[in-house]
Amino acid sequence: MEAPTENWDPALTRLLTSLKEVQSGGEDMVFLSELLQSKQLNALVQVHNKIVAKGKDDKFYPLLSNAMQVTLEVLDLLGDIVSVSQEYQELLNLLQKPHFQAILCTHDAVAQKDYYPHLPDIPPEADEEEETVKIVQLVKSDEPLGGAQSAEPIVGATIKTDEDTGKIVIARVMHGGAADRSGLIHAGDEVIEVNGISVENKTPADVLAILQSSEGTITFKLVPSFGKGGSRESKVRVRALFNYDSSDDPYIPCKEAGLNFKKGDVLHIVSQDDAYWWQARREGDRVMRAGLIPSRALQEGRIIHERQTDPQTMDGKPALCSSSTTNSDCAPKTPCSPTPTATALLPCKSTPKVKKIMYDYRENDDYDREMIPTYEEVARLYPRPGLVRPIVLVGAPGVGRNELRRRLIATDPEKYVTPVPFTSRPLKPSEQNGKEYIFVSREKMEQDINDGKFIEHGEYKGNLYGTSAESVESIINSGRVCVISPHWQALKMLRTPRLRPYIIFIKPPPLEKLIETRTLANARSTFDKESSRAFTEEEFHDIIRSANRINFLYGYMFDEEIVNQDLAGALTQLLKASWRVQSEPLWVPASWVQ
Ligand SMILES: Nc1ncnc2c1ncn2[C@@H]1O[C@H](COP(=O)(O)OP(=O)(O)OP(=O)(O)O)[C@@H](O)[C@H]1O
Repeated sequence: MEAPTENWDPALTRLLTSLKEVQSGGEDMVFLSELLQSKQLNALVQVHNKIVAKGKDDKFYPLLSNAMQVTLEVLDLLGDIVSVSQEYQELLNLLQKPHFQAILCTHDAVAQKDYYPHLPDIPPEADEEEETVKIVQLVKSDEPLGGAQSAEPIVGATIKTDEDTGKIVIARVMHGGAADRSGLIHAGDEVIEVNGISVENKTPADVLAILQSSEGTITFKLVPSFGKGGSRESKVRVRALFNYDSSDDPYIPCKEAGLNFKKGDVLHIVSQDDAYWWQARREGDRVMRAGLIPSRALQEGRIIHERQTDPQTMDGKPALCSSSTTNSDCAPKTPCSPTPTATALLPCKSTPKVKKIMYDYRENDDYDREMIPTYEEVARLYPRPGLVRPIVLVGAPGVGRNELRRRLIATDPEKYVTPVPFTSRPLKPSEQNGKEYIFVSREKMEQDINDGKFIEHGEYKGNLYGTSAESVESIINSGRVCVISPHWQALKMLRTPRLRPYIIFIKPPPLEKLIETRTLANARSTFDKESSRAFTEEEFHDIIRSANRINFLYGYMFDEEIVNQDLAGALTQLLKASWRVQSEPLWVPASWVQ
């Protein structure tokens, strides 16, 4: 490939240089690289730069925006003159030429900035007495036909029998479907005929049969419902906090119109017109037609109902219709369905052994009983200079968070930094304040804890230890990547618009692999602070149980999960995640972006 020439636009050259640093991307990268080096693009950029530079001199502003009107007035005046000189005659001919007039019309359109599309006029009020009928032709799409009592699989709309009139009406128009794209079919329209066949006294199933047997173009005769026109697409994006499978949902108005999704999927909510059934597309899907999903209100109602009717608890907490956790003692035994009859989570055995761990402070997850996981509104956070998101590694005690944190920092200690913890214990002669710990008095530390200045804190052998939010912030402000591996109870304090953390759940591998890898590596148990020894079998079970519990309670906060089976593999994944956080736009709670 040719190297850019000397006169190449500097912005293009910069883009090209940074593109060369990107390792992945495959064909897309090659395409982008060729495009950035093409002479045509460079020429266009040069033209653009010149126009922008000239525009600054005010040379390109129109003197008038009604040149054509002035021309017509001049022609009018000239037409009244009986004897005209040769110059007048020439001007008359020139002004009458259609090409000249077209140029003037174009000039005026540009001067008036009249190049935006015009919206169609609002239709006049229909005469109540007079029945207006519209004929709409749609080409039958090649989407598979379903057996539902609706027209949805064919034209992107559902039909129903109107309870009051007994007539067949359009119940819902799916955003992005054929009916919606036509702009001619709206919810509430009454269907009179389909392909010339009257639908009077027919059921939605009969109408569907007519549609199924039709080939090519389908013609609808409809009585429009004025005032119920199509609504604009909303821009709301949400992250789903539960799994949804419409085939398990007996209440969905049309199963074929349902959109299935998994916990963590980002959904574009295109319509919230219906209180119970929203229309959505999965972000990144190429399918234009939206699908039906339960609204937030409906899903919340289902979860509350489920908790009340089946108060199976996990450590005393009401059951949640939540994430499906594989290899989990806490996972539902059947796929979690959002119906009131859904199988609730089985009780999870509480961790039997209470270990004295450094940052274990009062349990605060009562708060999470109130959390009803439905949807979280999200927006894209674009990477930009000065925005360095901290990387937070959470997981079960003993799973290897600290080991991974240490290894990540070792790859580039200038870039990755962990905050120095505070302690109230006295400074030892061999120690230096600010190196291993920042030493403060117990009173000061207690005051700061009460003021909410610590993201985590705990007591060990009568002394307080903790990490302050300010230490995390000062690393962020220094432009380095803050890496922390706090106790999972710190997540609530950390996940704020101020810190904008990228939270990675460090997951244990299946039990046999956990035992195998840790035994092989002669791993040291973190359950015993007093002596260095191997993990016991019970402790391995605890790690798995604890991981399931954390995932169950806080899974909705995780940006990513990494299974820590083989340390080298987990570190590679961690480095990739770190790269993504710094270079890619990522979905975050919408409040972080506003
Ligand atoms: N993938 C792995 N394979 C083998 N050994 C591992 C692996 N990950 C961690 N270990 C070892 O397991 C032990 C515990 O790891 P680590 O101290 O990082 O746990 P932790 O999650 O930080 O626990 P705690 O919060 O209780 O301190 C260490 O000896 C570590 O070297």
